[in-house]
Amino acid sequence: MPETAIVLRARGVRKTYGGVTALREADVDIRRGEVHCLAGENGSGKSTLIKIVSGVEQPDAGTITLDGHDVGRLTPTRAVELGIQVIHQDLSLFPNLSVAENIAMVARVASRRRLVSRRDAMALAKATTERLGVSLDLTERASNLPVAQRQLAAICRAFAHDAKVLFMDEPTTALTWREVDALLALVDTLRAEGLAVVFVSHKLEEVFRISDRVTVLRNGEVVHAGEVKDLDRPTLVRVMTGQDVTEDRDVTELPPDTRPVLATRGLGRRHEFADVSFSVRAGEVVGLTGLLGSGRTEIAEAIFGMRPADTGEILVDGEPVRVRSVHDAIRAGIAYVPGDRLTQGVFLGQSIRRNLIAGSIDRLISRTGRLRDKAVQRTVTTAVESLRIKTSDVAAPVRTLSGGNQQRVVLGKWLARSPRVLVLNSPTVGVDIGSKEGILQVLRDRARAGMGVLVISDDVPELVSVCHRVLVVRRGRVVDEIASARMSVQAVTDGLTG
Ligand SMILES: Nc1ncnc2c1ncn2[C@@H]1O[C@H](COP(=O)(O)OP(=O)(O)OP(=O)(O)O)[C@@H](O)[C@H]1O
Repeated sequence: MPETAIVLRARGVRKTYGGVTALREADVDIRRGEVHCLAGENGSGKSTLIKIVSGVEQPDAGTITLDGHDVGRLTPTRAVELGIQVIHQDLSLFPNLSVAENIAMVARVASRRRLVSRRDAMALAKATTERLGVSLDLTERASNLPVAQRQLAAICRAFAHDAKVLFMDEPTTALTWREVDALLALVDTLRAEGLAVVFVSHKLEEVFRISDRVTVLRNGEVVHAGEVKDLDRPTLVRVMTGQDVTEDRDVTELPPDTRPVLATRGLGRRHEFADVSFSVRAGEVVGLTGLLGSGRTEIAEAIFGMRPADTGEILVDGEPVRVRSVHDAIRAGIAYVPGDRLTQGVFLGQSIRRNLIAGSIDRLISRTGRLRDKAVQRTVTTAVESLRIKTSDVAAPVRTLSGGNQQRVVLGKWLARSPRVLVLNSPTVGVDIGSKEGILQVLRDRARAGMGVLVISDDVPELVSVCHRVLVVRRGRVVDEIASARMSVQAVTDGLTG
């Protein structure tokens, strides 16, 4: 491969945060016209690498070259000027401007022209979207677009500004299947246009479907770099985790007379879902699946009292319970691990310890109103060990953890309460494959100890691996139930997409 094919090169990049080495002497080569996956476990250094090459963080050592030239000290603005762009999850579009103005915006900053007329902005946006084969309403305000379209607009903006390398950190997390297809088609076009697209994903299907090459990080070190076609799934998993991870179904059948811990009867909420009746028995893991927008999350939120149902009833241990608020649900023994953990599940500025005990403070307080230190210690140690939260200091703020580790803190917070019923929304989104199996094992163990577990997810292999039964939600109704005997990846996929 000629040297000129390499557009971005990092050599010997090191970064430490306090005592934690996030990257050690990392070497990465990104080639023109390739889709490159950055893979690795949670906390392995992927986001840190992206922050460094996009000028958000300064490395402690190492060099970065773009088209063979040392970029020197990067700032975010300088990186954009050079053609290194990151499509952030918050997407950073200007909400009050139209899509066309947003697409033209960076180009305007870069060319240092003070003003661009609406007409010019529209012309540039139109040319860009047409060239990339993207259909967007260019006159719509950015804030009115669904997240998937905002993402497409942000990519068009990067392209309009002559990006050479485009980074995306887990870009498909909040997208429906169809939207994922649209995004991947666009990535294909960008590759054909000669851009380098670098993305982080924990979904192996995506890695194999779209990437040409992969760089794998483990504990801040590059442990593998090469062509994706030379790898099969088990090999990639082994390179990422350093061990063999099975993704097989592991479910213990329950005695037929096991009683339900949770049941819903005719649960409904206007315009969202209707006539939802199902049960979860003690020791059972039940999956609730459906596409984004099917009503799956609304049902979970109603059970947890966040947005209470307006018809039907909820029973815990056979007794009807009134769930009008989160407080009611918690009192009834229901816990909920939300999908949107960063806004609903965790206090980023607070310590790991505080977050882990936040859901069970009432149980950790002595009669005199003081925290029982030993009980706190026990709760925190159990959570950190059983969930393998990667930290050297539980007094550090959750903000300092990698994304996947932050998610485990939320799970730990609710497990500490030992609820009767645990409802989890997309529990392993953003979690690496080794730890994902770890989390599923925690769910199995808790179920075997008698807890009822309801998992809302569209991760088919995960559902098959852990669930006794899977319920399929479509347009706000439970339309199918896949029982244990019928459970397979194909059956759940058919249910989900059918
Ligand atoms: N601001 C910070 N302060 C302290 N430690 C940090 C900070 N940012 C990252 N780290 C640490 O650096 C390491 C690498 O984190 P990074 O976010 O790069 O991982 P990642 O591979 O992107 O993980 P994930 O898949 O979970 O998103 C982790 O151990 C993390 O705790």
